Amino acid sequence: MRNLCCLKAVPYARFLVASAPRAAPDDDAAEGSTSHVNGRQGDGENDGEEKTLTGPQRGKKWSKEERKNKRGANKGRRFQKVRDDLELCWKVASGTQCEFGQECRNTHDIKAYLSAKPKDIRFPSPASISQSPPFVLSVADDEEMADAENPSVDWTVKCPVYEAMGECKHGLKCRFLGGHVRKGEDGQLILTTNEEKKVLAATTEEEVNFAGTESLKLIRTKKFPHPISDVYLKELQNAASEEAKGGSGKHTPLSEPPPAIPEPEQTTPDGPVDHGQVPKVPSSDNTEDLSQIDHPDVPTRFAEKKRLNWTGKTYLAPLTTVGNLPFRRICVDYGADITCGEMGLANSFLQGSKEEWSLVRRHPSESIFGVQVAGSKPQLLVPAAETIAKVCAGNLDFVDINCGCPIDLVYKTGSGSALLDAAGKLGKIIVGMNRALGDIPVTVKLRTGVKDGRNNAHKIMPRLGAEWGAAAVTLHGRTRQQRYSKLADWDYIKQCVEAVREREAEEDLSPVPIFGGGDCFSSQDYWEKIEQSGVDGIMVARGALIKPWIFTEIKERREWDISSRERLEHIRKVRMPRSLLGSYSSFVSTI
Ligand SMILES: Cc1cc2nc3c(=O)[nH]c(=O)nc-3n(C[C@H](O)[C@H](O)[C@H](O)COP(=O)(O)O)c2cc1C
Repeated sequence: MRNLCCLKAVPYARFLVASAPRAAPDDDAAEGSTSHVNGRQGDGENDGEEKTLTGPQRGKKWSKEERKNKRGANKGRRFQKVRDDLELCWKVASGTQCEFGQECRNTHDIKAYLSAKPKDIRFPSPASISQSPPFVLSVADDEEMADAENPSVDWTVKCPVYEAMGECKHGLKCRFLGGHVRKGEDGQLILTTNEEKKVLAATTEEEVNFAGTESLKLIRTKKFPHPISDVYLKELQNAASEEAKGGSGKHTPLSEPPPAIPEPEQTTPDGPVDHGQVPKVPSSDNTEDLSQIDHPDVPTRFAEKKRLNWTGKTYLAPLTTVGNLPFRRICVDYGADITCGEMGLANSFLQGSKEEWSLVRRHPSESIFGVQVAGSKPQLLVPAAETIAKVCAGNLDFVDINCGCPIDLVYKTGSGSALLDAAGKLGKIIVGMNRALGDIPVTVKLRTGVKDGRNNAHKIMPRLGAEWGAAAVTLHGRTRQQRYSKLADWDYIKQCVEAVREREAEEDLSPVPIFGGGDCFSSQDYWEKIEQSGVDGIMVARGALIKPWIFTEIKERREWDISSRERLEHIRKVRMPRSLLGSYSSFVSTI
């Protein structure tokens, strides 16, 4: 709102957007509607049913045909495919020979392509931006870039991909072409590479937890080994049939050592594997050393699990679509200690969905990082957890079970907040995931209940750690029905914390960290709510979306009236991750 009055009579008023009253943001829609979840098939259990969508489309029933057309990742985003007027052959664009020669359906005429190509996109350097109105580039700067022979090339631009990787795969098609091309003696344009940067890019480890193509192939063909889950599910099956026969039907409780895993009779793409050997999962991701790990398929005893020490830590809540890796990096830079990936569906992990597996990626700056999974039953969640543990070996601090997602598409399959009404099943899921994850702890995120006036979190929460071995609990203080319509109920959160602590005291158990959540928008909110409810910390969601620097405010117990210059400086500091560079440049090339 600063200095708005002085904008009235200035010539650049055409750049101002009319301030028509805006509708209040719909957080329910945000949590579900643009999510990649919407385009998917939930748990794959209700495929024959009509699906109801959330958000702006809430209430609309899609026909089977419409659903089929809408299938895929993140349908909320709209990208237009823009084609060049004259299509240049990709091989020629990257400076190599095209084997189709004259037969190629795209042009090989570089000169014609470049003269039809739109101008390079220019990001003005901070130095060329004026401090006073109208803040625009001087004409002289524009003239500097003019090149009569190659009017589309701006020799002053820098290509972000080239700057990071030492080469740009878009070659002559890049809209920052001036950043990686030079003129040869004959006036022809020659693509350049920077060998030093290429070597640096290849050797610098950035993000981790990449599911390689070979692993995805094994997962998709159901050949990825999850022996711990197989044994556990068999155990559950036996218990169920005993129960049907009138027996006790109990499976191994948490305190007893889990049964040994029989020697596997697994196959890999290369054929059967020797008895007693863990099938080797191909390299190219973190599963490379699977066979080197000391007895990786022997379930870890509960006492051997890593304990989570979250005291005094700040937590950025999982946020579908918006809590992506770049956003989490910004929050970490502002002081978020614990981060959690966007919710992924167990079923989609098991189907080897590329989109789902992208959700497990972690940046080294994320010091405590977890993956969140939603699913309806042990048969999906336990093997999904075992697969995640293997793919992310050594790079995961916890796996969180989503027991709070309110959207129909998830709830109707029995996942998300539906698990709040299925405590027995939830217990089996937690015990199984605990086994399947080795020493990685399991955490649970829940809402207060499904229906208003029928809160049941205070009954479930004391069982999570004591009976099933959950290592931490986060509680969003609203019911599924309530969504974001009323304020979170922090008095009830307090009641739940007391119920957990009471049971821990009775049974002489170590306390598990409990984080609350709901309506924390400032440092004052944070510390007051902790004081009021007795939680160990608060997971911040919308507060961080509004101002990611809330984590600095919380830690320094102050309000920060941050300037736009400080914000931009900060974002500039957080360099773009390698995984995004490709999509970034292809996005820009369509502008
Ligand atoms: C856009 C958006 C996406 C969300 N995605 C997830 C999610 O993937 N998993 C989850 O457990 N909760 C999700 N939530 C819920 C938040 O993590 C949090 O529990 C809730 O917003 C309450 O906190 P707040 O009042 O600080 O926003 C989402 C919320 C929003 C607004």
